[in-house]
Amino acid sequence: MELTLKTLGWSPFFGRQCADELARLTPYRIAEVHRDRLTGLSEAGLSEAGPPDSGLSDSGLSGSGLSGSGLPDSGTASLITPPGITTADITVGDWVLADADHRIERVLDRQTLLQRRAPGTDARNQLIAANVDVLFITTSCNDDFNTARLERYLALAHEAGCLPVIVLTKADVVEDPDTYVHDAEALAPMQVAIAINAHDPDDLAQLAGWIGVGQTAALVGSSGVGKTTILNGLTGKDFETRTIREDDAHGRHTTTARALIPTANGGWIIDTPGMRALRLHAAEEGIEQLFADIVDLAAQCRFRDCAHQGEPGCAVQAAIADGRLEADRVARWNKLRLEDLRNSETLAQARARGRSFRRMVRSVTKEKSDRTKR
Ligand SMILES: Nc1nc2c(ncn2[C@@H]2O[C@H](COP(=O)(O)OP(=O)(O)OP(=O)(O)O)[C@@H](O)[C@H]2O)c(=O)[nH]1
Ligand SMILES: [Zn+2]
Repeated sequence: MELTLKTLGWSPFFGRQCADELARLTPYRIAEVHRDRLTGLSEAGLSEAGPPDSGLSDSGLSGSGLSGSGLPDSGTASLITPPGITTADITVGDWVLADADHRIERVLDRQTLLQRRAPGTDARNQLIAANVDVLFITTSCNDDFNTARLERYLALAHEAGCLPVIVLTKADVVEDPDTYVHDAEALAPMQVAIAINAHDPDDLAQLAGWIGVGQTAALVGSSGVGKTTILNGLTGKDFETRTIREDDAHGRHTTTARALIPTANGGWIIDTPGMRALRLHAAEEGIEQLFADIVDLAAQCRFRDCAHQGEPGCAVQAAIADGRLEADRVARWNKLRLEDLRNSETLAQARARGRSFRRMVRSVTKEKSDRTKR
């Protein structure tokens, strides 16, 4: 594929952020993030970025470590992340600006951002992927189909700013895939769901239609629903599917590197281990968007702190009573909100702890300096 800003996914949204700098700096789309180096794609070809002392600059990187990743590898050069920017600040799909010495100067604002709360009390979020246009929320037309799980992923997509498309795999093994499509599309107004056999090229073409030239998609969903099968079908690559992984005896050659992968139609798919492990994190806004109708009703309850559990003047319960609202859906909304609240509280608590610690340090330091003054 010819790499141009357009085929890489550049848009006026990014252009506006750096109109004056483009004479001096080159935009790169981040294709792979490793602990100590980054791989970026530019109009010129492929470049790697790493900290100054990573020893990359003298290693003659042309194509090294990238064979098999499916990325075009002409025009390779070493890039440098300056002090103050680490590989934790940059994620796959990001746009960065780098100077003629391949030193990254800044990360451009993201159009969309998928992230997750880092484990532990460190309140910093872990970036999963940036500038993903379409999120394929993948489930299968059988046991994996679960309304609450789908709603979680929908909230996640809303929070990130991606367009969610529900993909129902294994349509070939159920009697009536249309009932799944119907149920999935009922989850939100304007929601699109597509039932496919992930092995069928015609079905895959329906998905490809959502990833035009320069557009980026990502796949989320439980293990075994068919994400790798779809990825292989759309990119023409040969990543190991679950079945093949579990049956290593085949000794088949497979591609292991993955990140920002070009599709056969000029789009991109992001697939990283972080993406596969993605779960719901604090997503207050996403949940509000997904359940906007309930949120509107709740605003009409008599009490501002109404728990919608039998209080007088509860507009939510009233809507359930006269059939405008499904009780189960309200229950799922409550569960999701509670979960989200718990996550957010941890974050708030972590911040409060940080604040009180700094206060303590300040007061101790002050006490000391007061003492020395005396
Ligand atoms: N019949 C049928 N089988 C499918 C379909 N999609 C996937 N499979 C099979 O389901 C199994 C699991 O598919 P994978 O693509 O490895 O699933 P995955 O989501 O990538 O799984 P993880 O890598 O564990 O996240 C494989 O044996 C696939 O061939 C489908 O639409 N129809
Ligand atoms: Zn209420």
